[in-house]
Amino acid sequence: MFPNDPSNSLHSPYPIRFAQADFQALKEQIEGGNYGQLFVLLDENTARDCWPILAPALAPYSPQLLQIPAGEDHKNLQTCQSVWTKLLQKGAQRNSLLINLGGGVLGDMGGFVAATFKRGFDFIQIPTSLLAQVDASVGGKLGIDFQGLKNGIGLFQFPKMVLIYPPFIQTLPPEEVRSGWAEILKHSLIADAQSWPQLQAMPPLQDMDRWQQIIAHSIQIKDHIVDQDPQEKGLRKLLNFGHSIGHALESLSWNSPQPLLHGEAVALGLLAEAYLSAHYLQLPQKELDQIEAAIRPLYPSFPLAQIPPNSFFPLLRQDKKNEGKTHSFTLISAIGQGQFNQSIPYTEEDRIWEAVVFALGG
Ligand SMILES: NC(=O)c1ccc[n+]([C@@H]2O[C@H](COP(=O)([O-])OP(=O)(O)OC[C@H]3O[C@@H](n4cnc5c(N)ncnc54)[C@H](O)[C@@H]3O)[C@@H](O)[C@H]2O)c1
Ligand SMILES: O=C(O)C(=O)C[C@@H](O)[C@H](O)[C@H](O)COP(=O)(O)O
Ligand SMILES: [Zn+2]
Repeated sequence: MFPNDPSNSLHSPYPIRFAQADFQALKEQIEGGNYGQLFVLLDENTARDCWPILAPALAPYSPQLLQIPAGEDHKNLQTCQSVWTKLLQKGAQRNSLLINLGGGVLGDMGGFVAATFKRGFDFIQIPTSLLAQVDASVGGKLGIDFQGLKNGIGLFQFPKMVLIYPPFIQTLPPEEVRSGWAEILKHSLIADAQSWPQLQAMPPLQDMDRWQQIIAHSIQIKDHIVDQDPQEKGLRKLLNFGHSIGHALESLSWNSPQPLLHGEAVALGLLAEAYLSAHYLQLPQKELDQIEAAIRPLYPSFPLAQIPPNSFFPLLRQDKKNEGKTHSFTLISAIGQGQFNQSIPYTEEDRIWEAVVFALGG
């Protein structure tokens, strides 16, 4: 059974808590921090759907709102510059606090902005998308996209707190729920075979108890891995399953009329890298079939014709896990058993291409 609150069983050096409707835990954190100015970063969607829920709790602290445009195409230096400029104009100092109220784009970028402004001031993640609740807000990876490379510039820095209010996900568009689900599947595939049979269908959004259990469990898997390797020297690379190929597909899709959401690209990456797992690590065919059955009906594909190999491979070679002239993948030898540092030399790129064709159903 999934526990309802991850707090007791987590290892992170900062609190990861579920919020009650009064956001009392947040108020206590703010009051304990002796902060100067309080800033809240939001986008047009979280300003509309989430801020009205949080605002009453923060009213006594007179927060200043900083709004940025929503979406991955704004996860860049230009948006950071606009936030740094506003922080300067509004007199932000080292003892300021930034609350990131949004999905993974906003949290990765807001954390990066806070961690670098005047060499860094405190930030709190309040993740509002499913993807950010189960994955992006946890573990301290911060950054922005750069020159077409996903998260090309960034750093590791933990927030002061992660506060999760699961009902926020009720206003998410269905494709964003599905996007977050891909990272939940990933957590099970790399480290937790037990939960896999329970993840064959997404619960309805009305069933918040069930969602809270799933979110808590998924966070526990990630937290346990990050705790052992916060800077991704080894074990943390497990969390990148599906991302070598997923990130390359995601970046290439930005030039198309239908860009892939991060989780959609990861879902295709999971398929492709499961295919490679069958070839290189003997992932049983039966398990590959199960992975396909869980992913294909749920996620859109992407036209293979828009993934020219001469654009795809240069991007794949930029993957942060690579060393020397080999691709370094995270693969799985069985459902629940991730294996990192799986080298595939450039000379075997034909096999990788086969995996891409398999994932895109070509
Ligand atoms: N740091 C990490 O460890 C990590 C992990 C996974 C993903 N990521 C990054 O996270 C990003 C994807 O995050 P995402 O899927 O949350 O995307 P996102 O931040 O773009 O949010 C998805 C969309 O939903 C909207 N939204 C968010 N919460 C809402 C709510 N409660 N109600 C209505 N609308 C809401 C947002 O405005 C946005 O339009 C990618 O850039 C990815 O690289 C980071
Ligand atoms: O936390 C991690 O570590 C992850 O790899 C989680 C991923 O889901 C996430 O997309 C992360 O941002 C990818 O990081 P990157 O280093 O490959 O850019
Ligand atoms: Zn991801």
